Amino acid sequence: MIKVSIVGARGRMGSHVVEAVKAAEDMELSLTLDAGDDLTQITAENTDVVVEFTVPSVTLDNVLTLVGQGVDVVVGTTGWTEGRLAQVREALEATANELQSVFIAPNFAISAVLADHFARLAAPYFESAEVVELHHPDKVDAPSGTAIHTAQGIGEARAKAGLGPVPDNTQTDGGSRGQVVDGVHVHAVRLRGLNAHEEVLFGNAGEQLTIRADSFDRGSFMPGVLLAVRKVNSGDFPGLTVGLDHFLDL
Ligand SMILES: NC(=O)c1ccc[n+]([C@@H]2O[C@H](COP(=O)([O-])OP(=O)(O)OC[C@H]3O[C@@H](n4cnc5c(N)ncnc54)[C@H](O)[C@@H]3O)[C@@H](O)[C@H]2O)c1
Ligand SMILES: O=C(O)C1=N[C@H](C(=O)O)CCC1
Repeated sequence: MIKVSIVGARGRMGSHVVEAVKAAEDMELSLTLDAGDDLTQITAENTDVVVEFTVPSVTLDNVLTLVGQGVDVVVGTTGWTEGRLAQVREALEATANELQSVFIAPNFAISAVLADHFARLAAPYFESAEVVELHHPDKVDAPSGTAIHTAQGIGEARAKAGLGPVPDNTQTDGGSRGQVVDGVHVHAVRLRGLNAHEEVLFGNAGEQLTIRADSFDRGSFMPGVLLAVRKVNSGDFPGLTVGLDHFLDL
């Protein structure tokens, strides 16, 4: 049995993870912690893998504490930058256990992971590319971690293909053109009734490709979370891994 503790257990995602772990035949729920709780209660004796779904402002500190506690960590919280990822890598390198791992996924839903993958494949073939993400209005960060990851993938694929900047003759902009991530404009919509959605728009003269992923329910993230717990617990992914695509045969 894989002993799983959850940090952020009272949140929208954390509470779903609690139920998913309880229902998984190969896992047992250990500690369920939230804001104000002492994370050093989590040890290698009571926990194999921690699942962390909190808020962007605290996730780095939580992960560093948990790495120090000697446990593997699966992180769904957003807010990761290259600088923050580097701190996690350093912390892992400093541990005695070479197999210890941290896994971070911008999105655990298979639809979103595939949309991201397909967007990278499509990117070299289109002059224009923009990302639109649409979420529930309780979300605290914009744009979504998924949209940033998708835009970074498109930017990388465009650069590899030798494409120049996307065409854009905007002369005045009060903010309507969105945030530019690696040369790709990213737009965020917040609307009651929505959960988590993303549209990637590609354009050439006379044609358009739209790739869209919709998570209508938080249950859609749970198979990916459980897969990640099993993969990090296997010891096959030491160090830091970012993105569920690493666990899929794409
Ligand atoms: N990777 C994915 O597939 C995926 C899917 C959905 C949401 N998310 C991300 O997960 C994060 C959480 O989303 P949510 O909708 O569950 O948010 P939420 O606000 O419902 O839950 C966050 C929880 O973290 C707790 N918390 C705050 N500070 C804490 C601390 N220092 N230690 C422990 N717990 C603390 C809060 O009390 C709350 O219970 C967000 O960053 C969101 O973007 C990722
Ligand atoms: O509901 C959220 O918050 C979500 N956050 C992640 C993101 O920012 O990409 C994943 C989708 C849901």
